[in-house]
Amino acid sequence: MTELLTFALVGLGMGAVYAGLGLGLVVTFKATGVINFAAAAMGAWGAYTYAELRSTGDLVLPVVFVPDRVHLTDRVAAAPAAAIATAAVVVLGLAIHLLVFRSLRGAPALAKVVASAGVMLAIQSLIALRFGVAERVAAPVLPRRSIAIGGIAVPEDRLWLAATAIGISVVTALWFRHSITGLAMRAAAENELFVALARFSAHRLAAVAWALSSAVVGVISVLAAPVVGLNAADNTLLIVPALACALAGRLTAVGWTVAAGLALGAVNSEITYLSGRSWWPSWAANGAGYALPLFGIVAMLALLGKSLPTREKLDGAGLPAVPRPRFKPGYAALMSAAGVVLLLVTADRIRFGVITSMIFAVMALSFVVLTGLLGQVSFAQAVLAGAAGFVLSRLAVSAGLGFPVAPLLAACAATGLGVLAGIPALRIRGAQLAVVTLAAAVAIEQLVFRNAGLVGVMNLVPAPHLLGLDLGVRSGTDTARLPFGLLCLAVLVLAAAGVGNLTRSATGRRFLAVRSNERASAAIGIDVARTKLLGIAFSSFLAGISGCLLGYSKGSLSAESFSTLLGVSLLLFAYLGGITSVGGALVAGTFAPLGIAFVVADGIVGTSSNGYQLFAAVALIATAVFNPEGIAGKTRQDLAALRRRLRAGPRHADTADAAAPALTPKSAAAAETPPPLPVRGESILSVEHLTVRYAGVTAVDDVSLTIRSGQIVGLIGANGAGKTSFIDALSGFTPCTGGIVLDGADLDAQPPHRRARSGLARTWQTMELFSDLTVRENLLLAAERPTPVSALADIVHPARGHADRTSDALLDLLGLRAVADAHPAALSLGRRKLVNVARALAAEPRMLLLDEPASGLSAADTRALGRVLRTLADQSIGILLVEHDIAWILEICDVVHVLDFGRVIAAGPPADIRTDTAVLSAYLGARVTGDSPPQREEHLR
Ligand SMILES: Nc1ncnc2c1ncn2[C@@H]1O[C@H](COP(=O)(O)OP(=O)(O)OP(=O)(O)O)[C@@H](O)[C@H]1O
Repeated sequence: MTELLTFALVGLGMGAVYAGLGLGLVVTFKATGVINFAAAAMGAWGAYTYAELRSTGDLVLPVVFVPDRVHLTDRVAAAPAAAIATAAVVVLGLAIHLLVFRSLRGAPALAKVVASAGVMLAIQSLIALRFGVAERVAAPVLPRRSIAIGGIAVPEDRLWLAATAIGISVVTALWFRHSITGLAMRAAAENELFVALARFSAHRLAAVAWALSSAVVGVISVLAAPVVGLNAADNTLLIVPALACALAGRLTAVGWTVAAGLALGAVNSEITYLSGRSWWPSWAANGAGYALPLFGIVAMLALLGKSLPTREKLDGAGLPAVPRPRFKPGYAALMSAAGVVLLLVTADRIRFGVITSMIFAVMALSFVVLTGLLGQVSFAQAVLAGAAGFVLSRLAVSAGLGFPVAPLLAACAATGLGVLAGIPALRIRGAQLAVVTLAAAVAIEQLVFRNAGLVGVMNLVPAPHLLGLDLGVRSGTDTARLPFGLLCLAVLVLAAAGVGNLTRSATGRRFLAVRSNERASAAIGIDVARTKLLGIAFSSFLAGISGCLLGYSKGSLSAESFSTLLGVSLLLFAYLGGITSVGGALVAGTFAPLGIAFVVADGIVGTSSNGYQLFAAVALIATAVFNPEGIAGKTRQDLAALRRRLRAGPRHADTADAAAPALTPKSAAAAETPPPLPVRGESILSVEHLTVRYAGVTAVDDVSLTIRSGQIVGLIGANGAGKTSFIDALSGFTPCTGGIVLDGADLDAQPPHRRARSGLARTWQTMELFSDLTVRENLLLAAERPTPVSALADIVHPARGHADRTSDALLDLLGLRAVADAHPAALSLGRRKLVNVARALAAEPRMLLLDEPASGLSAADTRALGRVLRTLADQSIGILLVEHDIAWILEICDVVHVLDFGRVIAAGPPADIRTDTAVLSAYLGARVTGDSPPQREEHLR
């Protein structure tokens, strides 16, 4: 018991570090919305600066070429050294704000995550360059005597550290709550405009937040340097437990963050103690402490996360557009031939660089699928590659399996692992997903890859042989044999062709739809969870394949082959190259660690891997700030601009809207030609006692109605009456009580995508079109019904079919043919409304729920839309129409329901509604219009 208590108290030292770093994260996030992945690296810079001041009296500067250190005095005492080191961290934090995040204020989440991870790698490389890679010890700052507490001897510095963390948290919490700047900072994170109106400069507030968080991080890192030790990579990865603590405080609560930090430190220390016991499982002897933050983070985020984002949280990943050019066999043959020539004309180190680039290009393709197409951020792809590598070694050495069975099985194992790990991550999005995958990478690296009991010490990967042919990478003095190079090239060509096909296919469109808007995807019948898992499976397979090739290229594997920081840098390189395109993956491979660009740079200027990583990290930050489409994207844009100039005939999608005819009576009339014989009058949708409650508000109150085939049913009511909530409840986007039956089937327990597939289609008041896809593709998505088999076939050959015909017919019906290839953003509001309707129709629904489809349409277009809706209803579907244009509703609907504060106050044919006194007084009551009853009746005509 005494020992348990001793270890818990000793653990408070590390706990204070987690708490202090977590606090720094909270302060930056609260004020700027940035998750600062570089916080621990910044702290490490402070700790190294302190150690150097104490040992040599030199102040090391974070610059590379100019004088890199200033000699202050021969011996700097503890207090001034700690103060100077903390100030250095503050300066670093301000520089990061000014140079990076100030420009990224309005940028999408992914750009901020990537930039923040780039800063983390840049500082880590800078530390290695400036201070060396050897582990160091820092001279003590705090007293290190042991003091006795209730008979337990505890090092005094641990208690001081815990007290410092608690003290800082109290001051910070008070400052946020009571100071004007603190209040303004919290407000700025939510709405910069209001804060600007209150005459606060958002920039200055952000700068204060960065200075404050850097000071917190600096103080705790410097004070704890002798306890933590100095190792650039390990110190940088302290960000993971710090993130776990910050998430325990939901990135905003100072007190919870510090409490979680101290608790985590104590528990980790207990684990260290207990893992020495005989009963502790040997496989968990190392790294169990690293798994703890991961479990905490995943559990917390999965519990708090939602399977679909809410109405208010609709920001997409903000990724650049995905180019989806036609497959050009000539271009593919040329690129493959260039690869062969490159392998033929190079040898040894240079050829090995080319081969490494090819392997990392396959890895970058896995990012193109996962992040570029699907919008999911992951720092754990290197871990999947590693898993495949280690499995390959086992399969080849222990099971004696050969090529290509062993690598294919190993890649399948990585796929299984990726999908398994992806399941809890389904409810986690954006920057939080980056946090989880980083934590997972650290946990798996420590718990599995560094665990000799699990993966062995020497993981040999024997050379691949096929039909008696040696495809191995080396033989004798030849360290980069041509056959292995050709093997890697063949794999890269197949992978690139597969990913290229995917981008053009129905499956690729689904990925893009999920990336663009998960709610709208579910509303057209896309199973968002399954689509994400499919994308995770594809990308994990590619990561696994690249891991196997890496294994073959190295001959034996260790944990260092697939470190977490390598995983981070691979995502950054993929982003740098261009994360949304196959071309980007090739560029990423070219610049990847130990790839051809590195080998060439090394040959010319003799760069170190840390110097190269620093250079790459800086290039990446510049990419995130200035050119989010990456090198490939920028090159593509420049080439396209050049081609346009040469042809001298600029044609932009945004001109399409102006050129397009409006929804003319003619096009609507065309749709009126012979409707198929309807089965009229049977009930399609039956709603019983439907009630929707939000916290404190009953938005829909005990509503029952029936909609029959051939009927257009109107739903009207003042703003906030509950109309959208009613549609949200019917389509499964908001929880409700009551019964919903569609075509005799109970929908109550069905998720949104199943309701859509059962024949319930909806439009959105806010439209929620897929901005990354063209108008035609928006429609195609809703019309397509892919299966797992067709998803696999899409990799080989993207098919066309029934969906194209349905979409074309709808484009004609709604007069959208001229804008079919434009993106929604290039269209007028009215036309986007029509696309919204067309997309709902593309699913060939039995029941159509339309939320304000006519707002933004001209009077003529509104009338024409009415005729289209009548035609559709006549084809035996049911339509529920929510609109504020009452005259129009009364003109085209068969039955109208009127909502007031969530309750139906009148229902019946338009003629009855026009004269209903309850409607007249509640809907157009004197309190609103001041009209006399006859005048109010006039409003309804
Ligand atoms: N997610 C939510 N959380 C809490 N209250 C909500 C939420 N969504 C809607 N409400 C409230 O429920 C009520 C009904 O809102 P709803 O948007 O359904 O009305 P509406 O009739 O569609 O309004 P409008 O015509 O302006 O679109 C309003 O009081 C609204 O503030």
